[in-house]
Amino acid sequence: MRIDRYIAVSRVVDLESTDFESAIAELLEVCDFSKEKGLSKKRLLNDLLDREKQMTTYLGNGVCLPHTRVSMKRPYMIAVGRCPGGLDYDGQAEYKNIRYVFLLLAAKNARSYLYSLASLARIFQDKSHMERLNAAHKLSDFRKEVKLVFGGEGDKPRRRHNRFNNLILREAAKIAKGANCSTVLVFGDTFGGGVEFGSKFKGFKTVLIAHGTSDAATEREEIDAVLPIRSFSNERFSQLRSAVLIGLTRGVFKSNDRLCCVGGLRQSNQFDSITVVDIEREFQTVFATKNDMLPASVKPEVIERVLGIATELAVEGREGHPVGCLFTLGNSDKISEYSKPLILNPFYGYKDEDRNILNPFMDETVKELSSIDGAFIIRGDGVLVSAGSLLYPPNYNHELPGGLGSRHAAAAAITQAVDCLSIVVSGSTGQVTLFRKGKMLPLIEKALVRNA
Ligand SMILES: Nc1ncnc2c1ncn2[C@@H]1O[C@H](COP(=O)(O)OP(=O)(O)OP(=O)(O)O)[C@@H](O)[C@H]1O
Repeated sequence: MRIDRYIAVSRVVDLESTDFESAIAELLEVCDFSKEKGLSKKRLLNDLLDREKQMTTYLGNGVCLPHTRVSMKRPYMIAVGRCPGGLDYDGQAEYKNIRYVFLLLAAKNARSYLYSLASLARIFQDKSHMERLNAAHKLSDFRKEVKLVFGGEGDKPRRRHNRFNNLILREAAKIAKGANCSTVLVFGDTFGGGVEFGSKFKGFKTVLIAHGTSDAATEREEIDAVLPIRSFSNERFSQLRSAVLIGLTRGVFKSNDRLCCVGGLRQSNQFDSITVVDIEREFQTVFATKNDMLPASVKPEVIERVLGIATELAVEGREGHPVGCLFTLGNSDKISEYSKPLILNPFYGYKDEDRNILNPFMDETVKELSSIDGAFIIRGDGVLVSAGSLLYPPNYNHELPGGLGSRHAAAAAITQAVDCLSIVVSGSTGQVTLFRKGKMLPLIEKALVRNA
């Protein structure tokens, strides 16, 4: 979804308000609802403040993203305010860190609402994008930068490649041809300002893996697909595995594809490696096709999201301590037959949209709940059904490597009993493992994570 199309320059302003409530009122003031019938700005303000009371919309990195649904004809409207001195709200310290308020209004029938929230959040999580916004002092420059960053211009390189990068790209094209690869996979995060490879990979499917890429990047001619992976372990092969898994679930790759992957350290501006991956050999057959990998009810973006949260939990832990957790994805009704609650369900009673794992504001809640015993049960469309559930699938006869205990055994067994996926973060090693049909696929290897 091209979110930048809904950002009008006239709605990008410098806020005069110093408190959150007045800041939102000021942003609503620049929104023109003259063509919308019966829309009351006062009611909208109250809706937005009610939501804020339930859960903060502060996303970190100085960005606040208040959002709500509105009865309006246009699908989205976005207003942006700068407030370099932060905002006061209810004495809460974190609001003092707010530098930008992005107000997102979505029509009641806008079906991609959660994706829009997620794509905005993805841009804000990328420090290089935030640096660009921070560097624009004059309002006119800031307006330009906002349009550029959200319009995908932020993904274009600001400096030309050096000779070594060009050499690697040329060699990658040769290797891809010689090794009969169908696809070239480029780690775009190697470059702070985006990556350019012109026509070097003509004749191959070209896929960009990038962390904070705007959806507009997909419209670049030389790129066939973008895998917007939100977080990685620092270990190269783990990154690659996660990327290939996501490409498979999205149908970007096929099981018989051979990939030529070009990578480098994140933000190093230097490519340094070329790896050829034979999907069938790297992934066991059970994981190698989209249909095998993906239970019918599970959306690829839900796996991506859970994988992102699992990776962050594995790498960062929680408040300095390692945490382990177990997520099941898909067929939640059937899974509920093999589970029982260990605690009162924390998601009970919330609207589906507010407890959907695709909603970026769910991240903190899920991470906070990861330290309790039991599993998260997630519907295929991303709705969090429960946390703290004990799984008791019928058959525990799995051959798992030594050291893996009851959490991993339950994760393996549930995927054999029910058409679902499970993802485990090991509390003791930090390994992230995906289970499907009783088989396991380590995505982030142990020890490497804890050293990262
Ligand atoms: N059947 C189950 N359903 C849900 N959660 C479970 C189940 N069995 C164990 N767990 C969770 O896993 C936690 C760790 O259990 P255990 O150490 O036996 O597993 P493990 O596979 O070795 O995992 P880790 O590598 O995280 O230690 C338990 O405290 C519990 O929260």
